[in-house]
Amino acid sequence: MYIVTAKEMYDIDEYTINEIGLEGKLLMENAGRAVSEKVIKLIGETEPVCVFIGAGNNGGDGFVIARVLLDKGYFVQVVQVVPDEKITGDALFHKRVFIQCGGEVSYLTDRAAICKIVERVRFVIDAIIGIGVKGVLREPIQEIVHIINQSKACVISVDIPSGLPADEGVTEFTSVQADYTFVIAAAKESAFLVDTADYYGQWEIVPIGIPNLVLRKNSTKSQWIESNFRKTIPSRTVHAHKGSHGRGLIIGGCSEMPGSIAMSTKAALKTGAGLITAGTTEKVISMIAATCPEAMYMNLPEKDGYITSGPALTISNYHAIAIGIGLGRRKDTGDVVAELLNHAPCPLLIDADGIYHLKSHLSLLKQRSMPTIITPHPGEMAMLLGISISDLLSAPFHHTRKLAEAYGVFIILKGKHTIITSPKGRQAVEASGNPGLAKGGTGDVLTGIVLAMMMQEQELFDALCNACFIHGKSADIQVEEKHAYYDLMATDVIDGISNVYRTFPCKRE
Ligand SMILES: NC(=O)C1=CN([C@@H]2O[C@H](COP(=O)(O)OP(=O)(O)OC[C@H]3O[C@@H](n4cnc5c(N)ncnc54)[C@H](OP(=O)(O)O)[C@@H]3O)[C@@H](O)[C@H]2O)[C@@H](O)CC1
Ligand SMILES: Nc1ncnc2c1ncn2[C@@H]1O[C@H](COP(=O)(O)OP(=O)(O)O)[C@@H](O)[C@H]1O
Ligand SMILES: [K+]
Repeated sequence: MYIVTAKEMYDIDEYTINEIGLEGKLLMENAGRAVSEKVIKLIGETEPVCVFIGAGNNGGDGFVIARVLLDKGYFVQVVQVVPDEKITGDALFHKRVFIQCGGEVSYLTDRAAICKIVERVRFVIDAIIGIGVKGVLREPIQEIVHIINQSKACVISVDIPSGLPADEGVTEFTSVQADYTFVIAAAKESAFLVDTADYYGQWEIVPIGIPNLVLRKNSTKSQWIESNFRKTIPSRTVHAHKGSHGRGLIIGGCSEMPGSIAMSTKAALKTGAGLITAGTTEKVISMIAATCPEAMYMNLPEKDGYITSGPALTISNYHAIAIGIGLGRRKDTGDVVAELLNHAPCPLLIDADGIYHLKSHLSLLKQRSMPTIITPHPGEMAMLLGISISDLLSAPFHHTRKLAEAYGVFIILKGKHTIITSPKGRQAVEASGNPGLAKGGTGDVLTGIVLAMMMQEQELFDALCNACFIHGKSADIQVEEKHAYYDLMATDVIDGISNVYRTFPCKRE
């Protein structure tokens, strides 16, 4: 489940053709066949279909699809939206094969004629432009795309909705609004961005015979899915004891936000941490101790209800530490964050107000010898970078990688498509979860889950991805089984963690 830019996809094609030896015509045949199979499943037996075809290789895929459907007995109308001389190379080869098989091609750009065709079919296949789009669509293609978008037909795009950029960072475009997209070989970045993802409709990747090793070699990003979780989640041995699964410290909470640290603590224990200590103010301890009797508590010095630094804070005895949840934004509270950045002798997770304080201490990240992990939502990430949220969200892969590499930090950028980035620039998208999570407290729960995962025996990057998987899947299963988006609470996400482990058991369980 690789994620690529247009350039990476072209490199993959080129390598497959020139080094592996699979010809472009063959890849096009495979692509068209793979998409046709999906289309046939979707549209049923005898529905008439209109295939819109443009000049490049995306149009070439369209000719293959038209031939396969014609061969299966479908009534297929092919509308070529560019003049004949624009069809060249492999696309021309497949156009000729289509015609040899009895297919007919109409070159049409006239609005009335196209409207008439689109009104008569229930399914439109969009093979006008793929990843080769440059800039905003030119006429007459722009107008044709408007007609397709206004029609009642179900629109199935090939590889990518025509007009939509494959890469992040492009903000001006006109695009087909697809109902379904069958993405060729690897997901494109735009499938995961707030402003472009919805144009795909429902989408899935279709393999076209490109060897896995070529995809792996040319891509630094992938999706983190169920099979990754199952492969990497460590089992607990029969001889396990509480010390085998991590001693964690969570520092946070203040008079106004006592619940946050309670939720992180509970989530960490529920996820499988061996021992968790909640470091917070005396008042907060008295408020939350009864709600989480399994935890231990560290009474930290305070000023006006907020944690301040002092000798009570002992940090030498932990496998991982989290700070920031419900911490507040006072300057002297920020000193505690700086102290941990300087002295925490173990992996350090910084969330929420901890990220706010981190902004003044970014340079400390570079001198840490143990890993640091931050879990910002887009507002916190944009604040750290000093850019607007919309700029961040138009190119989240780029911005998170830049920060991760510059400061040697792991980043979990939260959202519907959570992006996990390592300091070496490896990136994964974890896409579970639902709008029920759009509620205060769910981030605190994630922090607890991440801390617990960090202390289990797995690669740190995998641990972070698995934590996001547990969090999102817990919400998904809760919504499937007994909750709705509206009533899901952060505490329900904690309760749902056991469903995730029971639904996706690790190998030995
Ligand atoms: N072996 C392979 O490579 C394989 C590739 N595969 C398939 O190829 C696709 C990529 O093909 P590609 O590179 O030919 O580009 P493609 O997306 O068809 O678009 C180029 C055309 O769009 C036009 N155009 C661009 N911008 C425009 C605008 N703003 N407004 C209007 N027109 C615009 C541009 O016109 P021009 O600017 O040249 O006049 C040109 O004609 C890929 O998505 C996948 O489906 C599969 O078959 C598997 C094997
Ligand atoms: N619409 C959504 N779909 C999937 N996940 C979501 C959605 N909205 C929020 N989330 C998840 O919920 C969590 C919210 O975290 P955050 O914004 O820090 O909340 P808080 O600080 O209020 O606890 C993140 O893990 C985010 O990925
Ligand atoms: K397309």
